[in-house]
Amino acid sequence: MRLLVAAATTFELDIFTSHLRQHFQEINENHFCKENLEVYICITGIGSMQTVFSLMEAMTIYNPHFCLQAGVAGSFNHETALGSLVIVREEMLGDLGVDDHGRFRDMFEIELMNPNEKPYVKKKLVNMFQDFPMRLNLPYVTGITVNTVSGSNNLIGHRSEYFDCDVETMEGAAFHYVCLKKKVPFLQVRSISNYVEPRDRSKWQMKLAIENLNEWMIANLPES
Ligand SMILES: O=C(O)c1cccc(C(=O)CC[C@H]2O[C@@H](n3cnc4c(=O)[nH]cnc43)[C@H](O)[C@@H]2O)c1
Repeated sequence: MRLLVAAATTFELDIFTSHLRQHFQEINENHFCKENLEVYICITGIGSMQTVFSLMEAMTIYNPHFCLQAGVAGSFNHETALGSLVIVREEMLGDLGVDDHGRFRDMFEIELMNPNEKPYVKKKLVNMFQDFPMRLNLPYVTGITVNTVSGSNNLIGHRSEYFDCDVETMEGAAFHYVCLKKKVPFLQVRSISNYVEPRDRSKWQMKLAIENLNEWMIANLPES
């Protein structure tokens, strides 16, 4: 199996990459091999634009059977523990729209996009693949992807209500879009590093989130 692992930053995959270096044959710094399993690391950069470009390039070179996006995320729900992991099953673009006299309206609401035009289903980019090579032992959530992280109570309340979403990232929808368009099975796994709240980095649990994410990835690597 050819597995493509995408993350926004190298930092998010450090432990996993060290594991590959120790236990796999290193073909080059982004390509590891063990028996019938080939793992390719794709560091996309932060944000949708860079994610689409990097993924398209990596997919063209490696032609993966399966893509995993791994990273950290903010949670709207304060009952979700920091450092816990989720599978983002559905994605929406959280800031693609118009500001209509102070009211955000997305492209579907103003009828510039069709909510069911492939790969969208009822406005969402939904992961509907069934045969995953990894155990899906995590809760499923709905994500929004933004260019500007939500950082004021008004915007947080508005986005959470408008999209009825659980988590926020800066790349998830781009990943879903590319994989759906290319018809490559995929999974987006996120570890909650922070709550979506007015910015206060001292409350973040980035180290814990990354450790838990990498531990899960190592434990759930496909056999072949
Ligand atoms: O310094 C900040 O205010 C700040 C805000 C959000 C994210 C960062 C990062 O350094 C990580 C960027 C990375 O993490 C994902 N992420 C994590 N939490 C959130 C969030 O609350 N909203 C959106 N994205 C988040 C994101 O996918 C980026 O790849 C710093």
